Amino acid sequence: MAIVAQGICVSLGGRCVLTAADMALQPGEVLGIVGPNGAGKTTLLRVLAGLLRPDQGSVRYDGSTARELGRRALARRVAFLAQDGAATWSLSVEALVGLGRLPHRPPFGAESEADRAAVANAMALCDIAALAGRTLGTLSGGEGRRVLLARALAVDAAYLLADEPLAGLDPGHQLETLKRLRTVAAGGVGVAVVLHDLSLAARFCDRLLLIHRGLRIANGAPGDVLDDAALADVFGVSVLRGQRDGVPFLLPWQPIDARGPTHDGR
Ligand SMILES: Nc1ncnc2c1ncn2[C@@H]1O[C@H](COP(=O)(O)OP(=O)(O)OP(=O)(O)O)[C@@H](O)[C@H]1O
Repeated sequence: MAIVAQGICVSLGGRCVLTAADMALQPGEVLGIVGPNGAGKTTLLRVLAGLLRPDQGSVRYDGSTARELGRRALARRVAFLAQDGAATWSLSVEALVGLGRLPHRPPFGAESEADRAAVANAMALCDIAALAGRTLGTLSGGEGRRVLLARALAVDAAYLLADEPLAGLDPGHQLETLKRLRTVAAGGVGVAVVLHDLSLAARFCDRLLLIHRGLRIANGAPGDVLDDAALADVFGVSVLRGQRDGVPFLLPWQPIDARGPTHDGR
């Protein structure tokens, strides 16, 4: 059981943006996908979600290809939280979260008890019950992100692919969201999440996949992947490291450019 991608190559606009990428997402784990802007993280996630067909390579979902599964079965198995969810929809929050149940319902079929329970659970988990009657367009950016996460969770999929779910969230809601993803993984879901905050990625992910210029640079335990050399080479930063209650953390500190760290120490 896993999503397994092998030899994925993708060209966009005549440029190769992913080269021979291999990866696997196991049930019950939180896999962090990290890398600089433009590295190919979103492209990889879209391939895994079956939204973008790679030029080369294969993706298997618990052994089956997307074609063998069919679109509806794939949509039930893999939930996708996009980076840029539409914010102008005039549906109520509750109805919008209910869209996550569409792959479970026959065309024009009524909502089942299981649908209602999944929507209620997802709304409770994302702490948005109080927003149920509002529309997405009237919510703050951070509230909207929580609603779209709830829609993805309402799918009750075996795998959740989340592209920058922390974007626009304040620190409290960032931590809450990562704790939610850990709760979801503890229930057996395989969670792949694109993150820019390396400190949070190291703290909350079981494993990290580091991508740079469309290439997989490293894959393993956060402490092994985020070593000083990789952070300097890939992100061009030096970091401060510390520990709290035995848990290591890191803080990006200085950009490193050809001239070395800035001279005034800031
Ligand atoms: N439709 C497209 N046409 C041409 N190039 C594209 C297209 N979509 C993405 N790209 C390019 O592919 C590369 C990878 O993009 P991708 O969105 O996967 O990066 P990312 O790692 O998610 O970046 P970010 O952290 O900035 O969101 C980038 O150089 C981007 O400009």
